[in-house]
Amino acid sequence: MNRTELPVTKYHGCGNDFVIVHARDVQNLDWPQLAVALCDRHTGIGADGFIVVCTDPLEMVYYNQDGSRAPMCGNGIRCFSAFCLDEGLVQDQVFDVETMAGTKTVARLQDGTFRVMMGQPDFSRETIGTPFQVDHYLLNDHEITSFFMGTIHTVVFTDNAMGNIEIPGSEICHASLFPEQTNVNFVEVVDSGHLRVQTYERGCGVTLACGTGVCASAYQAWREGLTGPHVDVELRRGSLHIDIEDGTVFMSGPAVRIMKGVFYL
Ligand SMILES: N[C@@H](CCC[C@H](N)C(=O)O)C(=O)O
Repeated sequence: MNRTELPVTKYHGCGNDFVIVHARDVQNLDWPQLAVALCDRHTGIGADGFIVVCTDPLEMVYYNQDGSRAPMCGNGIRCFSAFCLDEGLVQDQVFDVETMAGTKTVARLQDGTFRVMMGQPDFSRETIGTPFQVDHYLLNDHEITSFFMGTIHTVVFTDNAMGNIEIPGSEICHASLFPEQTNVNFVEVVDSGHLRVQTYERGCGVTLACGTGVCASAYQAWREGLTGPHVDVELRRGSLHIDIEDGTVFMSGPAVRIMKGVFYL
């Protein structure tokens, strides 16, 4: 049997892993279906998400492991940017990337890490699809605040962010309050410049890191006066740095290429 060879590359950002392909190589394929096949950890390559790289204009199209589309991915956009530089799609060290959550400006720093302008949060209930603004709302014994930070996020402060978050994360993610579901971030304040975060992701479950989730967590901690505008955020595999400047969130962190090869369709 002749099977088609699809060129694929895999990257990770703090353990949040992605399969990345050129749009030209998947033009006639069903992208959500492909996401499910490639991200399967037993019968595929295995990843939290699938990224299609479109050019002219440069655009990141993002799918979760379950094939659902998401407007943005923080770790994904750093990996997307590394891919574009590695593949020679961009030459500049600063460039714009289109996403469903708007244009993001990315800069490759001297040490090879990436700094991304992630934009400003949006607290309106219309944007996250809830019947009312979710600000310090009590749900299943958790005090939650939800808003849009590139995608839909809920922040829950806790004494132990690194505990088992599978059940509470899943319950909040799938609560009827959120018709489009929500990513759920469990956030521990270590000191005014240091957080610990673990995230239950919509369309994927618990991941080792979530970039937009880290941005949401740092913003909410700063909004509540628990931290300053510059924080290091410790994750299960690595850390990200967040700066809040005039209400705009900037995320800095690594992107690592893991493999390049072909996937048999
Ligand atoms: N891992 C991501 C977020 C991916 C999208 C999310 N699961 C959603 O459906 O909104 C990140 O690093 O931001």
